[in-house]
Formats: sequence, structure tokens, C-alpha cells
Amino acid sequence: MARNRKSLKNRLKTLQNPEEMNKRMDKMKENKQIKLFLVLLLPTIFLVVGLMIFPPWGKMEIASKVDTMVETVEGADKEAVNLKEEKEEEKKKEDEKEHSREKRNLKYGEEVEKEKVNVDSGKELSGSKGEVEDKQALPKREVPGDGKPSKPEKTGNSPRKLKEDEQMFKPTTQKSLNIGSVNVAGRTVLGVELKPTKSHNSSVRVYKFDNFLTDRECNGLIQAHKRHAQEFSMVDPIFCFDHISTLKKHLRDAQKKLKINESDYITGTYCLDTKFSAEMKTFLKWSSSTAFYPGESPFTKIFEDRVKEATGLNPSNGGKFQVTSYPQGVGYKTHTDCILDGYDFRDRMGTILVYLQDVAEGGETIFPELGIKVKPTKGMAIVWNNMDERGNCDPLSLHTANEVVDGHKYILQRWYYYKSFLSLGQRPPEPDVPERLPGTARVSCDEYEHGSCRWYDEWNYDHLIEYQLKKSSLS
Ligand SMILES: O=C(O)CCC(=O)C(=O)O
Ligand SMILES: [Fe+2]
Repeated sequence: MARNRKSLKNRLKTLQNPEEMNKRMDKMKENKQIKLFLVLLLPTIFLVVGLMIFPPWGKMEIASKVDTMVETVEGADKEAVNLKEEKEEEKKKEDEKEHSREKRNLKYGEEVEKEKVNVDSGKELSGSKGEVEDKQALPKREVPGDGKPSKPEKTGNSPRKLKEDEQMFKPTTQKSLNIGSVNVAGRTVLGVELKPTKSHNSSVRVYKFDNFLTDRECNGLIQAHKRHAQEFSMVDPIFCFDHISTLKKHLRDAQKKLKINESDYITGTYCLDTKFSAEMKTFLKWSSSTAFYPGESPFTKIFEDRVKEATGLNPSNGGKFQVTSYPQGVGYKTHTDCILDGYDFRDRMGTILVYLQDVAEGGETIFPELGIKVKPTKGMAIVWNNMDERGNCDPLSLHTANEVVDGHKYILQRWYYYKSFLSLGQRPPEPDVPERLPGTARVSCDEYEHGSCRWYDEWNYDHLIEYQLKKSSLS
């Protein structure tokens, strides 16, 4: 309070003194000028400093850079879109190819079904087994009938899934036959051993079952095979040889003078290119094999159950079902169904073969080492073991299909493996090599005997492997 009173007194003193008053007025004017100066100068300073830090020309440059980038990104986007479109187009083509393949394969299954080869039994259809491929054992040489596991290839399954399946898979072993009897369409059919006419110390035993398939089943299979083969014959097949010497023998026999060199083979194979293959088609003869797989027709279950009952052969050790036909003048080389000196138990322990129609003359199945000769008789099955109980391929299991002299021979074949594997009984994916039109069949001419070429509706890697092994001998 005392301080307020003192400052009031000072103010009164100033007002009463005019000199003091003028001094004060001048000071106030000075202060106003400084304020005005500051008000005008400061924004200018800020403006100048601002322009120095963020020059508008720099911004223009950045903006133009951003624009260019946008353009580039848009360009890249367009390129990506084009690429994507191209990829989609490619995928579409690939899918179409795959689809037509699947359609073909399925069609065969449908055909077998359509022909009602299953009418004698109304049993349930089993689902198709497991997976595509397991540990690969490459065949040492070509084995008739394409029975060995094929090379792992494109599949719809992830490697992880395959691995899981592989771990889950429990192989079954089929060491021997256990021949008995079976009921076929209300009749008991009995297995009978075919006695060898030659003495031998072989483990191989051959048995026959009359009327193992009904007439209706035989006819159905023939019809399905014929249709399938007919469909396949729309595209010229590619001719493959186990060796160039086999090709030369065929040419010599047909009295054909064709100059063929390395460039006429499809790269990576022993298969002749389209031009030469078309030429071969005009003079070679072959038997034809078409195949279907477990679950692709109700018949597969009926057949494997019947086989199990009659022979003890376990369905899970069975491979594909193959129908083969031989026209007049054609037979098949002397061979074993298993690999001699093989190193793998995943080999064909037993074979069942059913004759689907009579053959007027020739076409016998001959076991030269055992002295056994079987005349094709409609519905009759023969079954034998190729390996002994320890899993060795028995060389005395050699057999031949004698040339058909009069008539047309049709058979159904199925092989049972000593040790089963994951891809057994699965339709194998077709290899990409050699490049060919979809639906192109392969005629394999392996060894020169009885005109042993065989037209397969499926591909495997044997000829590619053979080629790799014998590449040097090509020239
Ligand atoms: O047709 C035959 O009699 C025998 C055929 C054969 O042994 C085979 O294809 O592996
Ligand atoms: Fe055979």
C-alpha cells in the first residue's frame, strides 16, 4: 500500500513539470517507431529466410521428379499388367492342355464303366489310393509294360504334403502267391498249376483259372480299349527306341533306306521327331496298350477283390490295369517282368494276365525256360510269380508273346509289386520332355523280336534315361 502511494506521488510530479512531460512524449514516439520497424521488417526477414530454405524452383524439380516416378510406376504397372496377362494366357493354355489330358484319362475310366464290365457284382467302388511319388528308384533298363515308379514331376501337391504322405505311407510286402478258388458270377473257379515240361529248379510257378472274367467283362474291356485306342490314333505317335541298333534292325527288316542322324531325335530322348515318326508309322507294326488305374472304374475294385481271393495278391501292391491288343503278325519280345540283377524290392513280384478273346492261331504266352505254352482262351487268367520269396528277380520267369498268326489277341494285365510304394496305382503325370502335341502316344520299340514295338497311351522316362546313359553311342 505504501509503495502505491509513492508511485502516485511521482506521477503527479511529472505531470506538473512541462519539461519532464516533453521528454516522456519523445520517448513514447521513439518506441512507436521501433515497433513499426519491427512489424514491417520481421515478416520480410521470415519471407527471405523461408525462400532460401524452401526455394520454389527446388519444389518444382521434386514435383517433376515425382511426376516422372509416377509415370515410371504407371509404366511398370502397365508392363506388370501385360506380363500378368501373358502369364494368365500361358496358364490358361497350360490348364487347357492339362484339362484335355485329364479328360482323355477320365474318359477311359468312364468307358470301362459304360461298357458295364462290372454288372456281375454291385460292390462299392474303392477310392483311389494315396499319392503321386515316393523315393525314386530309376529303372536300370526298360521293363515291359512301364511298371516301375516314374520320375517325380509336376503334381498338384506341395512338397510338404508329399513329404507328410511319404512319412505316413506304410509299404506292404507281397512275397508269394497263395492260390485258391474264387466265385465268379455264381460259379466256383479253381486255380490249377500248369506243369512245366522242362525240369528246372526255378521258384516260378504258373497257374491258370478258366472263366476268371465273364464274357461280358471281356467284351466291355475290349470295347473300352478299342475306343480309347481309336481316340489316340487321331494324333500320330512318336516312335522311341531303346537303342539306335534296334532302329537299324527295323529299317533293315522293312527294307527301308532312311538316313537318320542325331538331329532327327527329339532332344534328350531316343524318340524320333514328328517327321521321321510319321514315316515309321507307315511300315512298322505294333501292339497297343491302354491303361486305367484303381478307382477309375468300378471294375477295378471288382477285379482286385477277385484276384485277392483267388491268388492272395494284395490290392495295395497292384499297379495299373493295362489292356493290350496284338494284330496279326505281331508278338512281343522275350523278357522278364522284373529287373534282372535289380537292386530294388519295388519290382514286379507277380503278374496276372487274362485273355479277353480266343485267337484262332498263334498269340500263345510261352515260358521257354519252363517249357510252358498257354493258348489264349477267352476269360482265362494265368498268374505267375517273377520273383522268389526273398525278392530276387528269377531269370527263369522269362516269357514271350508268340506272334499272332490268325486273329487278334486282347489281354488284360496287372502287375503286383514285391514292396509297394507311394505312387503305385496312381496315374503318373506325363513328362514335359519331349515336347509334343497333347494326346500324342508313344510307340516303344525295345529290342528287335517279333516286331516288339508297343503303342502306349502313356509316357514314362525310360527312354530319356536310356538316352542319357547311351548318349555317346548315338553318332
Ligand atoms: O501277351 C502275352 O502273352 C504276354 C505279354 C507280356 O508278357 C507283357 O506284356 O509283359
Ligand atoms: Fe511280360
